Amino acid sequence: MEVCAARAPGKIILAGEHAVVHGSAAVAAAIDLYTRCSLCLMPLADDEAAATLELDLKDPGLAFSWPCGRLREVLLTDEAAGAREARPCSPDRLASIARLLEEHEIPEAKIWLSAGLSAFLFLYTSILGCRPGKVTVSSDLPMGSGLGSSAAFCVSMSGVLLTAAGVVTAVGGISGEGMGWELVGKDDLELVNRWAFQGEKIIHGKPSGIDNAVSTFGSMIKFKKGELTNLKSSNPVKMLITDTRVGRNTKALVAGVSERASRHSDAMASVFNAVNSISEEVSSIVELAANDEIAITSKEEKLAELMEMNQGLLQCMGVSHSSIETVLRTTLKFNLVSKLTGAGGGGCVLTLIPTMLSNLVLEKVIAELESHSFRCFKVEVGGQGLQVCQGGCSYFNGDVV
Ligand SMILES: Nc1ncnc2c1ncn2[C@@H]1O[C@H](COP(=O)(O)OP(=O)(O)O)[C@@H](O)[C@H]1O
Ligand SMILES: C[C@@](O)(CCOP(=O)(O)O)CC(=O)O
Ligand SMILES: [Mg+2]
Repeated sequence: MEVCAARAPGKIILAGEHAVVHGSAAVAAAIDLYTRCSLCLMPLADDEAAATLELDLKDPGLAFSWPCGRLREVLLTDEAAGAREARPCSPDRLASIARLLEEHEIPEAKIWLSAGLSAFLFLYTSILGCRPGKVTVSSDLPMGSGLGSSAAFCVSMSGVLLTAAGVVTAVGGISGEGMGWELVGKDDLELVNRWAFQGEKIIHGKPSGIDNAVSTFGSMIKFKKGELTNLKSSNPVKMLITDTRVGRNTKALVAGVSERASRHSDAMASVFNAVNSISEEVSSIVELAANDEIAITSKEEKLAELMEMNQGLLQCMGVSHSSIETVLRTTLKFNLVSKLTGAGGGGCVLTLIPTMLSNLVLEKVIAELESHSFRCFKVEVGGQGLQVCQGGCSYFNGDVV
């Protein structure tokens, strides 16, 4: 029995969501909330008929199992066609995967999981073929809330599968972490990112690629048309995240913005252009601050103003929501600026926390937000991306410990 694991972080988008799908720049950063995937690869069984692929999703509390023979029969594939090159999922293959999912009873209330399950079956069978194994997934991230759970799912899944395939290797431990998590080299990260993007396409329809990129590479990045720039920041910005707990689906919101863009192409092109300028300004402020060329309070004032402008433009795109407006009004009472993060339509909101804000006031803000049944997270911004645990990781009851 061969065990390996991977973990990948969620993200916040400081500026540029949605517009980034249409070619504008955006700025995003990894956060210290992770999705973990472990894989226990079973030896090729003597009893062929008994061989299964199992998936245990801890967060929705659902487990799935497919006989390997059935996978081979429906997907018309056995061996993986080569993990070293990421391939898109063809419409025929997606239709075959949908047939495999129909054979499972997914509760109606959790039907939104189908997209994640399709991405899983595509990534597993493309990278490892129809080999028997057990994959377990657990996450700190709320699902469908704008913190990039879909990308963290695809990155950690691609990471663990490519590690098991022997294509990705760990390069060394992380100091101060006793869990056996190791970093991955740049070329291997590039490959994981390309596979994860193919998974995100199944979940999002038309992703920009920013979420999988920041989850893979970590840190704070500027992203434009697939090009990634690492932003060096000596004083990471402090953000409070509020989850409105209003569920929504990124694929539908992205499609809604595209439809508005096709109805009002000139007006929306100007909106996307304005967002591009905001993201460019946000990224240069972050970098100037890293070189100490700007006082911290001036940096925070500028960022706050740009966040406020970006929120206004997201309203123009039609992706705000009454719950988001409640967070904006609540934090404004404390002179704090907020904007939605991710696809909007509910989900999470970012509030910039100035360095000078006392803990007492911050606790009051949180208490007032939580009185609306929202949930607040204090997160570290700009940390590591994908990490893997290759052999030597302890495996207990489906969890890597
Ligand atoms: N831990 C997980 N277990 C199972 N599916 C997941 C997990 N994390 C994400 N997903 C998949 O990703 C979808 C949410 O993606 P999305 O709508 O893009 O929201 P976000 O990426 O902001 O969380 C879920 O509906 C599910 O299909
Ligand atoms: C709206 C978008 O810019 C970000 C979506 O992020 P999330 O899935 O809501 O975490 C879409 C994308 O860039 O692919
Ligand atoms: Mg997503």
